[in-house]
Amino acid sequence: MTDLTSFIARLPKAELHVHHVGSASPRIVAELAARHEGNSPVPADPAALADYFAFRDFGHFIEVYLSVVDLIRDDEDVRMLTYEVARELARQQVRYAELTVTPYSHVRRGIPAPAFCAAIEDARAGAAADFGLDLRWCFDIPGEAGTAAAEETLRIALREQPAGLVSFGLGGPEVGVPRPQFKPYFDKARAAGLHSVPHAGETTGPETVWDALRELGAERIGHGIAAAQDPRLMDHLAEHGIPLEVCPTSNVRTRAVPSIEEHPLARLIAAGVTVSINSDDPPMFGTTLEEEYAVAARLLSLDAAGVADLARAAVRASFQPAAGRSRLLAEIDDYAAGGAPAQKPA
Ligand SMILES: O=c1[nH]cnc2c1ncn2[C@@H]1O[C@H](CO)[C@@H](O)[C@H]1O
Repeated sequence: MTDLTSFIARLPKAELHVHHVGSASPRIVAELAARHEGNSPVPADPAALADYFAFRDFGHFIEVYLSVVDLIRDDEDVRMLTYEVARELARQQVRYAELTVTPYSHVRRGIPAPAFCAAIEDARAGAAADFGLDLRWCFDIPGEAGTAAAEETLRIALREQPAGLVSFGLGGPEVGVPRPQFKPYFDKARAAGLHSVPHAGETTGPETVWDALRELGAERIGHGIAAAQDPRLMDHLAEHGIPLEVCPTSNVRTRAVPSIEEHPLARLIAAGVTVSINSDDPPMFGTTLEEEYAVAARLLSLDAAGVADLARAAVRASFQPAAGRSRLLAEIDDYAAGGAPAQKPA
């Protein structure tokens, strides 16, 4: 293990862009597939699953993603998945995470919203008690399901109000899913105190990022890498301190970027854009948050101090309450100065 790999492994972190179902490990997917014997195309064998998670294009990725969503049939599946995702985050020394969950996709598959929210909140309590992980929720609209999904996602957010809910997002394909149609829902979510964090500029151009800013009041942008094509947009993001949640390997595996060497991360940083490094759907992309930090370190030619700055940037871009944020920044400072962190149980 290189020094930097070891440094990254023990570095306290925050994870801001990671999807609930997208974080189901091969072991969890196999357990879910076995639990519900049935005609799922999702292989239970981990080796076959690795082949199954090879995507022709973004549309194929969404198709595969939804086939894994189909495996989640009841609130016990939700509870187990969420708790195991928390365990894996804690193993990587993540102290704070905003996990993107998609209530609409589960409610329409027959899990009642109150049961879904109770299950994720149970797992959140377990994550805090067992792993020292402060787990929060982003409720995201699956964009391919349009304004009906937006309506239902907002209704669940406002009616159930799970304690960990901090933000409101928009995922799924961008092509053919214009952002402005979701303005009424984001307006209401923001009026209720939720932060706006839509995906934009992942598989379409800078104009989608502009729409997310102007129409959806985005405080952070999921991916947003298309901003690198528009210097005026990068200046705007830098000037207003609007962070991009960048997921380097995701962009390559979904074919949003041809190769990691062509990833625009360095251009975004050079333009002064604030960036957090994230894993998105780690098992589906054959990566981990630790690995994403290593990829960013390579692309940006960072040393340990530079990597620690990446971790600080994620904490500062987070919606973590001030006390926890100060503690985590102090823990990163202490670690970067040479004091190893207390290793959390995993
Ligand atoms: O990288 C991503 N971009 C967009 N959507 C994603 C990504 N990863 C996971 N999802 C999820 O795909 C589902 C589509 O119904 C949404 O729930 C979205 O959260």
